[in-house]
Amino acid sequence: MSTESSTAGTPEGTTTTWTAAQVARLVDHTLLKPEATPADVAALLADARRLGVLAVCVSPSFLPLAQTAGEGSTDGLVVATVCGFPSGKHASEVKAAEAAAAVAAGADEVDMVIDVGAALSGDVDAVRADIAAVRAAVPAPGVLKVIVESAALPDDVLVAVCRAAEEAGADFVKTSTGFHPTGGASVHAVEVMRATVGGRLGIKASGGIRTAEAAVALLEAGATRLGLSGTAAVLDGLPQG
Ligand SMILES: O=C[C@H](O)COP(=O)(O)O
Repeated sequence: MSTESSTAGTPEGTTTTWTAAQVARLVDHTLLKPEATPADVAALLADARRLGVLAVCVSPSFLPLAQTAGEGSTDGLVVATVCGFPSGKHASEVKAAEAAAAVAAGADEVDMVIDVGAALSGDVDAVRADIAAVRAAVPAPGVLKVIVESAALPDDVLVAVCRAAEEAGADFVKTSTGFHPTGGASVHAVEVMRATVGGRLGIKASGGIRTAEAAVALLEAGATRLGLSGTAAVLDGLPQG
């Protein structure tokens, strides 16, 4: 990734200069565990403001967040939620209805999960149509991110679903739900995604990112957004400022 905040790849050396504040502005601070409570959401929002992140990502049942955590609780924060999460096996019309409800309840961004099995069986048309159905429910300026569960996909399928996401009008492709047994984000997957749609779509790395080193590696590989449930630990490992 070419960015002012990194000097990696320069003739002078390979030192990265990402600061905690710079990385925070690329973070969706995330709480998607099934056992989350409204008190956990209130704590997430307080942490988000303290850490200076861009966005929070919560389960759709917590929307509208003003009802869950109080008026003003999202001031200065982008609100993201998920759709068809985490399996992606919901019917397209159910995903679209869920996304429309999320937007009506104040979501600025919707992270939908594709049907991984459809992708693996080569039915890219079904994947594209599924994404397009949700896109129609999340009109601009709403932001649609497409979770492809990259660890479950061979490279050729990952490329095909990234292309399908672009053709269906998505704003981002996103590596992982964080709930799939094959694992989360990898540098390799982000590199493949960048090579396929980078510069036109955003690339969100998420799932299993626990350290500053892992986060920086993914940013250097081309991620333009990070989904983190362990945000404080990641930011604590970076130079402050
Ligand atoms: O979409 C974001 C992920 O669910 C976050 O995954 P994580 O809990 O492994 O950081």
